[in-house]
Amino acid sequence: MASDIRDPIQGSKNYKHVTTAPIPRLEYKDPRAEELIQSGQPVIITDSDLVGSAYHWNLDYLCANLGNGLYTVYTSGNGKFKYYDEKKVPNVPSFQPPTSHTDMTFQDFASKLKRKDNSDWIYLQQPLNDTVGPRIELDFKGFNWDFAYRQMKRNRWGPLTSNLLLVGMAGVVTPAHYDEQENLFAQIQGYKRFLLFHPDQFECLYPYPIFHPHDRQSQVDFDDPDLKKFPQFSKLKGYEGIVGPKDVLYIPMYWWHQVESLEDHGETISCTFWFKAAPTEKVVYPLNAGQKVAIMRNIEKMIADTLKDNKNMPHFMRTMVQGRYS
Ligand SMILES: CCC[C@@H](CC(=O)O)C(=O)C(=O)O
Ligand SMILES: [Zn+2]
Repeated sequence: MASDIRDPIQGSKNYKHVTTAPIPRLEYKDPRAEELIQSGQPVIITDSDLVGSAYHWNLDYLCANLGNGLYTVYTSGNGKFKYYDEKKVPNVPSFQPPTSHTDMTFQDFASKLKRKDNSDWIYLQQPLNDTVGPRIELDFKGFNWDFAYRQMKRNRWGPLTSNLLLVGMAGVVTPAHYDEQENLFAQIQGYKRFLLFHPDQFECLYPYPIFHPHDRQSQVDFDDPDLKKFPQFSKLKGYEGIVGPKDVLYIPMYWWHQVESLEDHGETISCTFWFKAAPTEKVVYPLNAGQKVAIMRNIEKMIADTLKDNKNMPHFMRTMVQGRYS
């Protein structure tokens, strides 16, 4: 059988210290796919029609039909696009944003993308909104909303919050982080490698402090991990898979993920379906790893708000546990 780039045997970019198993890949019609979603496990659903009405999207089509709305385009000097929360920048006066961003028309973005003299890396990330042209609107309406809303209802997720359009230059990387929403990630063009880690890998991934602009992002540079500072990183275990056109990856809330657009397969086009968390009715013990992350976040937030000055956090947090819980 012709091998497919997405077959795990294709091997993958080896990150030293990171052990991965393949993310399960199941046919859209296979009932086990929705069972994995129900059990909060990542799965790549193949041959999905979730965004079947967008499988003809490419740069030229989007240029011709996205209208002249403005799109947020991030620029990075090293190909890495680590998210930062602008509202938290004042908390860390020494913070140097790793990327810049500007708003431009899709046409301007596409011509930048096509220019080979790009010294910078660029990545368009913009929620689909009502500025899109009529054909895109038609394509959007043609998404398989029954499938999306069936997952939302069956898993008691909260409401759909956004569909983010992602158009990345080959080779762009979104470094390891977790989100606080459920995500059905639909791949339209090109290939992306996902590394996924269960929320219980929190202690191997060392997120920034909660008041830091890089809240939810790992401090560890997977390309050059500082094992003195982050020793547990060497024990990191996770999953890996490559998504291509017609694949939909379910990224459960609180699961860490690092994503790269494969170098030699041109630009990538993706669309996310982000859903708010399911409301917690009754807490069931033992708590799962995601719930523990939520509790840690709430405690850290409360302490940071109470202490007011974040400079007091390190000493306070160390005092609280030093020699008492080791
Ligand atoms: C801004 C969102 C980026 C995306 C990863 C990627 O495709 O580069 C991601 O992290 C997610 O869908 O949760
Ligand atoms: Zn994410």
